[in-house]
Amino acid sequence: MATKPKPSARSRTKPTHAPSAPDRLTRASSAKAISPTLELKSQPAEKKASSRMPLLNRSNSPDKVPARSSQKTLSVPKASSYAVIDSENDREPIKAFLRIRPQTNDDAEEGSISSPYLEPISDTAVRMLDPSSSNGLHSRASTINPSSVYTFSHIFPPSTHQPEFFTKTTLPLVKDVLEGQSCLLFTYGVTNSGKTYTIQGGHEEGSAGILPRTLDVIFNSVEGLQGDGRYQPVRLQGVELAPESCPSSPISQYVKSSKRSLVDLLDESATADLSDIDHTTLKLDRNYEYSIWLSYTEVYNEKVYDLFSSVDDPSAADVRSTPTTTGIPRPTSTFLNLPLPTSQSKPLLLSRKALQVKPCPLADYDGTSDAGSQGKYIAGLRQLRVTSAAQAKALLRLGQMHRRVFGTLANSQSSRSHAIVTIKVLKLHRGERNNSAAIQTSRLTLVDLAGSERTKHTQTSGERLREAGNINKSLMVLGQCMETMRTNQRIIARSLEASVDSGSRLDTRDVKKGLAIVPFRHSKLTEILMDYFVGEGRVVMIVNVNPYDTGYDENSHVMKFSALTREVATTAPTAVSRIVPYRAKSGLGSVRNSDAASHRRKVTISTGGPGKKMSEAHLEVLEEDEEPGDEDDDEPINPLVNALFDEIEALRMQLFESEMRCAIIEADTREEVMQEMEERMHNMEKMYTRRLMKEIEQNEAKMDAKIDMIQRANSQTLLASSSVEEDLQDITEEDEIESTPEDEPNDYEHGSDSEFGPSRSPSPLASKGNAARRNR
Ligand SMILES: Nc1ncnc2c1ncn2[C@@H]1O[C@H](COP(=O)(O)OP(=O)(O)OP(=O)(O)O)[C@@H](O)[C@H]1O
Repeated sequence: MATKPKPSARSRTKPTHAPSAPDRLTRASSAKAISPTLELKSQPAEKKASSRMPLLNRSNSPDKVPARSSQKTLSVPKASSYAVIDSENDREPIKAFLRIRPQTNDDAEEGSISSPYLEPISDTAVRMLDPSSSNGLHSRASTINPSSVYTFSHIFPPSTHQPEFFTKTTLPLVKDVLEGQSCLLFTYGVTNSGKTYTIQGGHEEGSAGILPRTLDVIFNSVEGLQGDGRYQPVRLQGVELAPESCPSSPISQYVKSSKRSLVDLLDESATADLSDIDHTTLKLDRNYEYSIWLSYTEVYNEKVYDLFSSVDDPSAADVRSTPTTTGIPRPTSTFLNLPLPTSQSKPLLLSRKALQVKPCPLADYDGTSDAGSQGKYIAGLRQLRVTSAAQAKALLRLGQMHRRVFGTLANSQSSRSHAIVTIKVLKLHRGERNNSAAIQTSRLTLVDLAGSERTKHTQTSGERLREAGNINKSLMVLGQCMETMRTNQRIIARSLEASVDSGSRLDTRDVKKGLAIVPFRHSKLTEILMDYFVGEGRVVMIVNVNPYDTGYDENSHVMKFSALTREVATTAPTAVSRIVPYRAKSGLGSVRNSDAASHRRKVTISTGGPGKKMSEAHLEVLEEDEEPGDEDDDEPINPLVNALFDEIEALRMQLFESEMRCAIIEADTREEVMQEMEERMHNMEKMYTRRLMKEIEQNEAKMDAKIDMIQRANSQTLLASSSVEEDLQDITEEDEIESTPEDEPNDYEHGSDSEFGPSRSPSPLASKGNAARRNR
């Protein structure tokens, strides 16, 4: 096998006037030399310059892509009409798009909050309002601001459809990758926020995600321009001659065995609509031929696995010649062909081995790169050539099945691993078919990050806790890398400013000495993606948020992370050269185990659902760690940084435990206080009741005494009045004798008759009074 190292794809993004290697043309310049007429179409030099621009232009101009581009249609595309993308004016180093998830029926069942806590203010700004603050429940301990405004390159409301979303976020990257520039797109968000829906799509018609659409557009565009697969990609940037026996398609025919196999089981639950096709076509330089290669990786528990590793022998017949019943090629793999176990006691044993991440050899670069070791590749990762979108989609579906078989997608809607799909484009000028050095390699990597697990909300323990820790670790490291790159950029900016102010010459070596080390090495995810951040590719981050989710704090962290990301320029100089040489054997902060270990666990795959037949398969999964690294091949690692990372992780766990303890103590204290208060209230109630009773008794006694007094007074009065009456009686009798009652009318009697009636007896006093008046 003839192997010839080729210059790096970075060469295509180097300015063509770069004097560094006059004796060897960069690919871009060689292409220009051969075909001057292509100059306008392949201008990597200008592109590079623009890709370095800071966040000057956050254009939210209306989408210039014709409406036809991504509309759901099954009609045959017109080769003459192409999508037009205005990407040159819109080149933020890292674009961050926010996609707000609509509320689904499942949310209502799961008891999500009723009103969203995200309120778009404009196309680029959104206000986040803590739902608990509005009803006075905002926790004292929470560090989150109850209301914050975040800005994004663009905000997609819940009503956004998949075609529109693809056109605005991903289509420019597809164009770039076909023109020779590498791009990265990743989705970030908490569990259930819509990351997988965004990348892969849903089950409804027209809901295909950005990955299948990307494949459609690539194959629509390279139609009639595909190469013969003479060269194959190796490592990150390398190219070598493909072995003679390599067929045009590596996908084997699916041979149906009489026994029910894993693929049968998994196929039942696969509902992806492969007829959902995007017909967008990009205009390409027809002097070039293109070959498309696919790899599919999973990062799980800080181990890297190849999801295509067990794909059948590529020398088998071309799948296209054996259409399946559905008309869709159904590739399979050694694992998936295995017959299903008949009982739970005899699980099917499957094993896979983790792959090493290694620094790219300098030979893969063109020699002009100042840090050839910047990029890392996954040693042993299979890169398969695909010749049609249907073939690619079927292969990816196979990879998905492997994820389920190995338990990282088993029985749960939640993906607990980071899934990385890399589409590699090898572009070769037709006039240079035999010159491997003229091949341009570009990559488009789409990453479906695992949801940032919420250990607080889910009762996570054991294996799940380890997974959650690793997921959070890699996301934390990603955030740390961004933070460090931003800090470094500020240091550089300050140094530049100072040198301009003082008029002195800036010594870049001094500046570099002051830069912090970007901790890419501290998680597998960042190691794999690092070359996008230190290189010149475009990076797009999609932030997915479910505004009805109960985890306001987690979503708030996601928003903060995105704000941080947008400030990072991807061409930041790194402090890689400052890393102290260190071998991972000593154990302190060692990232790699010195001996390969293996982990066994049980996985149950169940399929079915409403109206479907339930099926279950019991598997035992053996995961072997990667081989101990070839030390000479390894990059030095700084033990201090590693130790600090371990410390951060330990502190994070401590913090979590402390928070849990605090919550328990708070609950206990509240309970105690409540009981004490209750007791006090009870005592007070008793005391007041006693007092009340006493007062009532006293009052009653007083009343009795008063009544007695009154009665006594009354009886005395009665006695007195009876004696008076008797006296009066005597007097009256005497008066009556003296007076003549016929000629002197009695006033009292008159009054009585008129006012009080005749029943009352005449008062003796009144008579006495009359007598007195008469006397006067
Ligand atoms: N834009 C959308 N429109 C309609 N449904 C959506 C949308 N986004 C997400 N969903 C639905 O919400 C649910 C959760 O989405 P998804 O599985 O993509 O979340 P995720 O962030 O990938 O979760 P995890 O990290 O756990 O894998 C799914 O049922 C999906 O169909």
